[in-house]
Amino acid sequence: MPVPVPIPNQIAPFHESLTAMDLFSELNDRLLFAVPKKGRLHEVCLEFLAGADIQFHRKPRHDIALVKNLPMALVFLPAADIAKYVGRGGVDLGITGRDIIAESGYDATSSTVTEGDGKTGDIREVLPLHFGRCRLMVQTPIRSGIADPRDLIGKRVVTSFEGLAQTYFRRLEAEQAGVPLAEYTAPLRTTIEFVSGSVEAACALGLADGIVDLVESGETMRAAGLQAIATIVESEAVLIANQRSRFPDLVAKIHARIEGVIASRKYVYINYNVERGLLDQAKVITPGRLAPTVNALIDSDGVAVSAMVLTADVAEVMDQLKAIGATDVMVFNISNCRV
Ligand SMILES: Nc1ncnc2c1ncn2[C@@H]1O[C@H](COP(=O)(O)OP(=O)(O)OP(=O)(O)O)[C@@H](O)[C@H]1O
Ligand SMILES: O=P(O)(O)OC[C@H]1O[C@H](OP(=O)(O)OP(=O)(O)O)[C@H](O)[C@@H]1O
Repeated sequence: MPVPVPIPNQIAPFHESLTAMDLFSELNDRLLFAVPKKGRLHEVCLEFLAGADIQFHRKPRHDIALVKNLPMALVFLPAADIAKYVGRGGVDLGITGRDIIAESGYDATSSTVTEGDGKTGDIREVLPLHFGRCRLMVQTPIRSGIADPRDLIGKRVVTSFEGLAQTYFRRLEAEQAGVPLAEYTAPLRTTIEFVSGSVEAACALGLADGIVDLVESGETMRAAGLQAIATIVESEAVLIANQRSRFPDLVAKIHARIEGVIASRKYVYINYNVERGLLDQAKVITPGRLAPTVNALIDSDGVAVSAMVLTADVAEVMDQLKAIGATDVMVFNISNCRV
């Protein structure tokens, strides 16, 4: 069981002039939170940190930043390495893609904690973050006519996700041989080759018969004359924690704050005036999360109504309110909330 470490109310004064040695000793008593240092997930992660009031100053070329208002430090790492760092316990919390967690060999949905450097449950998925959505897919050139991943068995596949591609084709090969996967020991017949980026170029450049790579809009795939023929992982960015973190209270605090940021991005706050006789219709259009707030308007038969509305639905909701005769319809962003 991890020993709970109380969260101090007062953080030691923050010194921007810490030497590298001081910095390492400062880290001993702090939760470490890994954030992608660049790439697709970086910018939104910074928005989440700001929304959760995690204040830090990152000096140029420094990958570690002490947090000013909480006993934690941010470590800026390549997204592809974050699951490994959180899984091995040096880092308590991290944000990365589910694809990366799976490629690193972890099952973040399992609650089993293994001993030592085990890979089953060292990482716990704390919270899906609803961004960085994409799919890891098997793709082939449209002109090749290969539309079934089994037709790639024995051929060349290029990918940045070597582990997942090997596991996927091993399963296909075991199925084809009619042997249960657990008993299948034959060497892999499909050649899986690693490249670090621009994977879609591999077929056109004669390196591969098919690829395994991420697809979001599909534009990169189509531009390369490829088609998707199977999905290996459905991915999105997630908050992960090491199950043995020494700072369970602080993990819970950051979890709650980031949950608040997600809710604040998911909802907007709407406010409008409507005649009292139309209130029942208005309540159907803006039921709120629990119920709308209704206030009387002084010297008027009208009421002011406010409610949380799904950001994705707000334009439609405004149209409907206008159609029943609501006036002064205003929409406000929610900077943070706890729901
Ligand atoms: N097109 C995409 N749409 C949505 N999420 C994506 C997309 N591409 C990648 N991701 C997510 O972001 C993670 C990091 O990918 P990205 O390629 O940005 O990282 P990187 O290799 O660190 O950056 P870079 O490509 O700039 O070197 C992926 O593992 C995946 O979870
Ligand atoms: O379906 P789409 O919306 O086109 O997105 C998919 C592309 O995005 C990622 O690459 P990225 O742009 O990060 O560059 P990379 O090839 O260097 O990894 C991914 O590897 C695909 O190539």
